[in-house]
Amino acid sequence: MTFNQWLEQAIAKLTGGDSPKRDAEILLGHVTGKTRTFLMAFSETELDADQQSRLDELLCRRLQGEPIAYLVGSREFWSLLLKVSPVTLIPRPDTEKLVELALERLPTIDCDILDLGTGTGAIALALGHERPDSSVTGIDYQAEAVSLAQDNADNLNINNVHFVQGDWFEPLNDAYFDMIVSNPPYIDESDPHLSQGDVRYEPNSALIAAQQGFADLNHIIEQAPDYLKPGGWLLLEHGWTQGEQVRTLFKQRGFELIATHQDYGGNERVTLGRWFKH
Ligand SMILES: C[S@@+](CC[C@H](N)C(=O)[O-])C[C@H]1O[C@@H](n2cnc3c(N)ncnc32)[C@H](O)[C@@H]1O
Repeated sequence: MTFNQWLEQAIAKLTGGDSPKRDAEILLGHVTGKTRTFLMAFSETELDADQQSRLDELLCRRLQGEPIAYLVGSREFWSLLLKVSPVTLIPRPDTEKLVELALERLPTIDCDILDLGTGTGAIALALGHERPDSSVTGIDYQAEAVSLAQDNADNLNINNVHFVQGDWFEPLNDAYFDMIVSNPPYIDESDPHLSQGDVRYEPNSALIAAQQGFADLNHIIEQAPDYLKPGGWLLLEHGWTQGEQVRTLFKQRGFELIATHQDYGGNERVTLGRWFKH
């Protein structure tokens, strides 16, 4: 069977999903080790028996709903190729909005950044990569996520980011940051979306928060001022229906310049505020 023949039959089987062509090309590229351009230019290349059986197994798992990023073990975020694993969330394109907003607000001099619930290290690594003069700390509760994030930093040769295991701010001692960013768990446990699509394969520890999804957002908003330098920023990703309540929590805590920004799909996604008191 040629590359092209495999692609055609895989796309036909994957038509129920969101992106059949993209999924089939990613699987073919992963197993053959070839770029998308190569697959297109040499589409009459024959697959060997081993490649074909690996592809059929991966296609079968994809048809059962397993996320493509877990099947190939990686996902691109902010143009950085990150290793992913089922211990934490697969980085989402909408989280790049948080990175964009953060970069627009970071001081132009050396700065200290904290990423809470770092997972693969996606946000921390994107910021560290864009701002080599910064020092970025990423914290995650899951030891496996911390070692995954550290592997990503090592593979990408990003040396100004370090990762620590712990419960939100708990590992920090006398540490103050110019900016705190987080994409914490924010889904209510009864949300029907949890039984649909890729999230079925992602760990609850990365998705679900108590108090209708607000417990971790609230905890971070309450504690963040104790770790921010005067004028420091807090930026939080949240669910598209949570903007109003998150703004209220920022306001009640005493943040200023509070605003919510939309993601690339036009949904309220990131709320930010600045801390001036001390
Ligand atoms: C929604 S995922 C975000 C991962 C990554 N920052 C991203 O945007 O792709 C939330 C992360 O928070 C971590 N987490 C959950 N509870 C935590 C806690 N109490 N302290 C620190 N991290 C926690 C989870 O392990 C998970 O990696």
